[in-house]
Amino acid sequence: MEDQNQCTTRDEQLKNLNLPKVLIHGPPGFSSVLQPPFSQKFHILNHSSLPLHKFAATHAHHCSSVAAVLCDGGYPVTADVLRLLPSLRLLVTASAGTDHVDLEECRRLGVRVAGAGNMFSEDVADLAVGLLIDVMMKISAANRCLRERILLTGKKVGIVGLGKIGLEVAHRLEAFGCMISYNSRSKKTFVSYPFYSSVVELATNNNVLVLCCALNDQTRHMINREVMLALGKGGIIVNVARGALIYEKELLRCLMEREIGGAGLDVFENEPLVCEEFFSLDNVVLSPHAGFSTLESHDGICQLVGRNLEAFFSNKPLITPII
Ligand SMILES: O=CC(=O)O
Repeated sequence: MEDQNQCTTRDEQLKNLNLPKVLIHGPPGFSSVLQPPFSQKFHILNHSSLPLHKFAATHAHHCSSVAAVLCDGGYPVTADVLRLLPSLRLLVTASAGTDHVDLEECRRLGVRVAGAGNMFSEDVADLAVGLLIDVMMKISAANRCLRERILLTGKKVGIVGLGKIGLEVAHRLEAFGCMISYNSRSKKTFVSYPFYSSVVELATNNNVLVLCCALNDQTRHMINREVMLALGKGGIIVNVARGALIYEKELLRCLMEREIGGAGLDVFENEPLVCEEFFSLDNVVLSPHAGFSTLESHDGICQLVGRNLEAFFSNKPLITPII
């Protein structure tokens, strides 16, 4: 386990010992998300690229006093991980999605959780629209001249998950003259877009599906063959949420057999691996889970994770609480 704040003097070491211990749980380089002045207020521990349980075996003294974890999406915080950290009181994830966190177990243990809130919503919505235009206009497929005149105007777009990102996508596509409808857990009273309680019906009545919802037991593989066939041969699927919302094998089959028109994918079922069969298809546009990787989002999340940690350890309300 690396001690991130390299203390040179005994005074610094003593000061560090009194600071709340924050364990970084993310990819190499992720610890830079916690920047001064926030990083100076915590005793930051980094378990590097080795699995947490291996470090816990040799660094039990550190693990036993970790008060907060700062994690990244895709770095699971399971019941097993939580068991390694008996003093944990706060988990801050630098992601909007929380499917990598066992929220039930956090609730049971009384561990508070904060996330990225709406930090990435606009960027992710921009990417969704960008992918859609790219798939439709075949820009990445490098068609020198457009073989057909495909315009967004008049297209019917079904949004799956009308949270902040879904709404941002809807607003952008309305400006292109698209007709919006949606599916989500419940009908929203604050919009007049038609609501479909079934995704198959949403697909039947639209040319495009844009996936913006959370991944959970109810939504895993919700976009299956039935939904794809209902969307039909000209239909396009854009996914900026989580790869496992789509039954990826079926998506590949439908794309290969031209059962749907195309897909714009920022996320994949087995990230960071991307199924190589996608690479040879000209009706798909791929991007590497990049919806939130603008400079503005990066600066924003650096501030936000620090502010959440600071708020918690000053007994103030979390800025972007999840639980
Ligand atoms: O995918 C990115 C996020 O959940 O923030």
